[in-house]
Amino acid sequence: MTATKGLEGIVATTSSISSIIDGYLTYRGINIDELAEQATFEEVAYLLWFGKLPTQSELDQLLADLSKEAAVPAEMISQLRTYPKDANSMAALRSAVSSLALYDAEANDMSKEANIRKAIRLQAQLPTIVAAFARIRQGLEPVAPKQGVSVAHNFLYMLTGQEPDEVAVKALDTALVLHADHELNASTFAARVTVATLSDIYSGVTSAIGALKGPLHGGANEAVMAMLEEIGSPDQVESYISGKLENKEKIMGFGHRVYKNGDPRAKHLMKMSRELGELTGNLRWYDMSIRIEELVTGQKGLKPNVDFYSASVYTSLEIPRDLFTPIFAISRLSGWTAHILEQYDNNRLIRPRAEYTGPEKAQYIPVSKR
Ligand SMILES: CC(=O)SCCNC(=O)CCNC(=O)[C@H](O)C(C)(C)COP(=O)(O)OP(=O)(O)OC[C@H]1O[C@@H](n2cnc3c(N)ncnc32)[C@H](O)[C@@H]1OP(=O)(O)O
Ligand SMILES: O=C([O-])CC(=O)C(=O)O
Repeated sequence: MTATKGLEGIVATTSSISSIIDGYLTYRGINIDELAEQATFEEVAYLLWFGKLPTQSELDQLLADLSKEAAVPAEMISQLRTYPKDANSMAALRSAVSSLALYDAEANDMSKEANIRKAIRLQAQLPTIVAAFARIRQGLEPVAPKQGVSVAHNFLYMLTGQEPDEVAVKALDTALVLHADHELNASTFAARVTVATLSDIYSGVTSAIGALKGPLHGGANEAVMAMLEEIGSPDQVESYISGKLENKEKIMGFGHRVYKNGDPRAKHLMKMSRELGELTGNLRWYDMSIRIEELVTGQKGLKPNVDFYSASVYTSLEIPRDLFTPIFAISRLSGWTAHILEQYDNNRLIRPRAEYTGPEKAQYIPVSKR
């Protein structure tokens, strides 16, 4: 038995949800470029869950269900008030989602119908939790979800307490479309491993949030913004990046296990970063990002991934840095739950082997003789 480090190149499951073939990403066979330009996040969530685009009435029903389910139990808000104000927002989200199961009467109902209802409920409630925690830690009261608006609209509304402008809603909606699913990435795999024991959907999503939090995965978007802030201005980019590369340090937001010729999502986020920068009259983050890309691609051949330009997009939308990864989770919840449903439909315990590298034939020595 020989291990493959990081399971690179290992095909661990079949899936009909999303594909990455020759650098092209599709959700249920539809190219991400088409979806980014034309679809709403709710259409994409429906597509991931049900395998087809919704009709107008199916979409209306989903929007109504998401509105109906968006409020979280009062116990959840009380619990969020007890979290330390400086808690990491992904740690807070991970704890909150785990706790949500305690207040869901269907939490342990493993029927397909109940699991679909829970996927929709979680999709509706995640933005409410992220926004409520963001406000509570600032000493503000949570804002109740608004009925009849999109996930992107509702999130910005609950975060600020004000009606968001249309440009911001559209930009966030497109970002949610771009992050919704990505084949067998680490957090989705974690979710599938968890539910393959026939554990419940909340356990799967809690595992996934934990995996997404790390800076080699979803946490990279916050690390990118931290880097941009540390660099400070476009004229400092060259010395900073050259220094990092000489020291063999990683540049966050670059590289990818599967894409070697570039992440097809990055160009959409780059365009959004420029447009939002122009609109807000602040192109500093975009200009710095472009210069970083020139240097990292020029010197290392590495291309930006989905996390790189999302950092400047979210900053232009005035979203605090430590909500970037929770926003990724809000979007990816649709993909995680689609994969969880697919896993349940054709389940087998996921249990690979390890190549043993420890000592052979060691003997037990009683504690008195050690
Ligand atoms: C939504 C997402 O999860 S997208 C990914 C988000 N993560 C990041 O942006 C973090 C920075 N990027 C990375 O750490 C990696 O590129 C990963 C984790 C995304 C992919 O990792 P792997 O496929 O395991 O590649 P690995 O880390 O082995 O890198 C291969 C080589 O490229 C180098 N490399 C990879 N990414 C980078 C980077 N961002 N900056 C500098 N060098 C890099 C490595 O140092 C390594 O060099 P070596 O062969 O000389 O040792
Ligand atoms: O697929 C991966 O390894 C990481 C990624 O880009 C994602 O999850 O969107």
